[in-house]
Amino acid sequence: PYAKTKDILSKAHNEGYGVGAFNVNDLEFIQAIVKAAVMENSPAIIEASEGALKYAGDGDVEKGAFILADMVRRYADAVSVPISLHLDHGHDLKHIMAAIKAGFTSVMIDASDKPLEENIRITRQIVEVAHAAGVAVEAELGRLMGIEDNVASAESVLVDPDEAKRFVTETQVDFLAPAVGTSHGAFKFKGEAKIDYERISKVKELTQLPLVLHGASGVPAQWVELAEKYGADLSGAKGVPDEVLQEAVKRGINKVNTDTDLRIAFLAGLRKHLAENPKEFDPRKYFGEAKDFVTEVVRDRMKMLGSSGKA
Ligand SMILES: O=C(COP(=O)(O)O)N(O)CCCCO
Ligand code: NA
Ligand SMILES: [Zn+2]
Repeated sequence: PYAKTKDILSKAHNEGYGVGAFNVNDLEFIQAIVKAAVMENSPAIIEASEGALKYAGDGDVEKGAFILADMVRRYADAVSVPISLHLDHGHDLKHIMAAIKAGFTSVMIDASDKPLEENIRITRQIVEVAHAAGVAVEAELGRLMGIEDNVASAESVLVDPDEAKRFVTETQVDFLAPAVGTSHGAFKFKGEAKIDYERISKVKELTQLPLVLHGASGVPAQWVELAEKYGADLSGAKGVPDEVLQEAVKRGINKVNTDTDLRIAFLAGLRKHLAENPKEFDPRKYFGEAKDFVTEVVRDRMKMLGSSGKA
């Protein structure tokens, strides 16, 4: 059934496992994620960024929010596993309000590029409105490397655990995304893939909240190789290894944001189908194989994070 992100994450927090938060822009990805959750008997968080709302609504964010929320709710209510819908990287109050009106059960306010005082002020404002509507709030502290949507932060600023304690006390957010060394996209690390485990443990201890890991895609070699076999150029792609994610979950990460892995799997499936079926022009066939690959990569992630069987 359509569920509250807060209920999904409270259970994961109490029982110590990770739940994938999978990004969508369209119908195929929603179908693939729901199918994977059913096959794994796993909860799932579906998330849409402001860009996804614009894409689904053909430029109209509120229309996109309602289209995506209606699709997710209908697919979720047709199955027995809990599925929620979350606004990822909300920056603009208007967009956050659109998500709340459309029935998203959680929203992220990302003011991590602002000084602490301002991040607190903005986040507190969103929490007030969201909580009044029964919607949970995620915020980010510290800064990921690379581009976060259109906010380019050259270097990563790791979260300060003491600041995190103050932040959650003063804002009353429901989930916190501490920056601990990851970054968005397919090219996460120049050298060794490492994140600051100690920092995760300290933030968990001080905040006692479900924690969120952004930039958590693994960029699995098998999918990169398959996409490259059929013409993609993903040289240098590197993600967070499974064992690193599993240690992060052990230390208190419960929501694991995954976008890039689904994009690469879809790309591999699409390229493979088109290369092998030159006569095919039915989109349900070539998008069909692409979305089956997304189902597979989501199932792998649910198994790896420990949410399989936890619905
Ligand atoms: O933290 C993440 C997931 O990041 P990724 O899947 O690139 O590791 N997201 O918030 C998804 C949207 C960011 C652009 O990909
Ligand atoms: Na998010
Ligand atoms: Zn993110």
